[in-house]
Amino acid sequence: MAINNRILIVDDELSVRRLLFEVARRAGYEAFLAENGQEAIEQTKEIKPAVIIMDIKMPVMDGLEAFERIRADYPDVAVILMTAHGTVDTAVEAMKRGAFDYLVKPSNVTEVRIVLERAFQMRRLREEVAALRHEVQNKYQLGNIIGKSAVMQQVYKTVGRVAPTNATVLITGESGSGKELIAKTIHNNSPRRDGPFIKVNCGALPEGLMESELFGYEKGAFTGAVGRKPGRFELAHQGTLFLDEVGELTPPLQVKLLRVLQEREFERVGGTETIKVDVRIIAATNRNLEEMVHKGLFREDLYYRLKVVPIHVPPLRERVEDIPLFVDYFVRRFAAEAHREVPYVTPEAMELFKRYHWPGNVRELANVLERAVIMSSGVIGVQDLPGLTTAAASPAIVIPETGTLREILHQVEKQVIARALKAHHGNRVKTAQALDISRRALLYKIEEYGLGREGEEEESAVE
Ligand SMILES: Nc1ncnc2c1ncn2[C@@H]1O[C@H](COP(=O)(O)OP(=O)(O)OP(=O)(O)O)[C@@H](O)[C@H]1O
Repeated sequence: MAINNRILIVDDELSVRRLLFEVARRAGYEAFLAENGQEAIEQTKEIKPAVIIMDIKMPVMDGLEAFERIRADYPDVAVILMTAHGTVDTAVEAMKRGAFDYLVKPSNVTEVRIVLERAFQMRRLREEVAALRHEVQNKYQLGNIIGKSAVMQQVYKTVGRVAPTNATVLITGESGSGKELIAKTIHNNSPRRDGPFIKVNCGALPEGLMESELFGYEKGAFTGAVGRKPGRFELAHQGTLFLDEVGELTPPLQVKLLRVLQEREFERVGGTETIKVDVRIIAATNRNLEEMVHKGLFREDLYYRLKVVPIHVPPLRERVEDIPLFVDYFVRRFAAEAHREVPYVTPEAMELFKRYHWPGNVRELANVLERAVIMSSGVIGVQDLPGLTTAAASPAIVIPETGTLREILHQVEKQVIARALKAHHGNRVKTAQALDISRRALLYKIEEYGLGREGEEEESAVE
């Protein structure tokens, strides 16, 4: 939104009005005139000037009173007050109450021009800041979700589209990447927002207990079932049920969940009564469900029922451009919580935050910053982040979240070898020694894992 270039000149002396009108007009502003405070108020209502330049001493209503009244209705207008020598104190008082500046009469033309220019500049800046803030709120933040990266923008879009519907959503992403936060945001922006948001961690309990946790039980359903207990599905009636770690559900529970998704009804454990519920399902997992389907570990039909709208949250290391935003947000938040000044984060520390691989994602970043804010004395520098410096220096080994034991071990082995090769600048003899394996075994593994390029150049020179 651009600022208009209208200026209102208020003075009871014709010669001053004329002079200011001329200065303003030559500087390219659209100038309007008023002869006293009363007229100034009326004109302001009508033309909504960006800047007002007004004498203090005027008949009918003086400049100070007019300024107070105008400021109450139009707090953004920049008001410059003019005063004769004797009344400078009054002008200073007015500035304390929010006037933009004052001029002591008589002022020369250059002085007036500079003050006007500054007033307009200030208005433009203010407007820009307001526009930016608006943009940040709309683009970089949705509810409590932060992130300006392209992938997060896409997440906001999907959340915005899916929130008003009843569609089942499947959120995938590594641990700590924000899946639950997204689920809550969908709920809070949905027509069910006044209903309950119930979370179940599907991996937290053994199968039998999980079943009664989800569907509830009747009195006497099993030893210890002394009364009827509603399950999470019932508790989430007219709200949202968030099934976290849905990949951990055992096959019999997968069948039961499928039925609820299809028919929106179920029976409590040990019961015969069919219970109907109105529940919106949001599921989340850090496992690769598609792969689990291929391996026969997760039902394909359930997978498709869950993934009506898929949302993938990438790991933090893949959206490095969001990191400064997170750092700023968390540093402020934790400083406020600890009643401390917001510490300064050095550019080197910020670089380190961007380079580190964040296996625990946003949750880990938040924890690191909380600790740093508490320990810091005004500045967060690299020396305050010892855990990150060592990890960033030698890339950490990432343990895959999914796969068989064999596959996981292979992945880890590959990274260990690649790292050792790098540390020894590709020298395979030294690498084999460091890892305490034979050179032949190392060559075999380099071949197997396709790590050949890691040491090719140096190879001929060394051997
Ligand atoms: N984009 C984000 N903006 C603000 N805070 C975030 C964002 N992403 C994650 N967080 C914060 O990081 C923490 C971890 O997020 P959350 O619990 O949603 O992750 P998750 O993927 O559900 O983790 P898990 O798989 O371990 O359950 C929370 O405190 C959350 O508020």
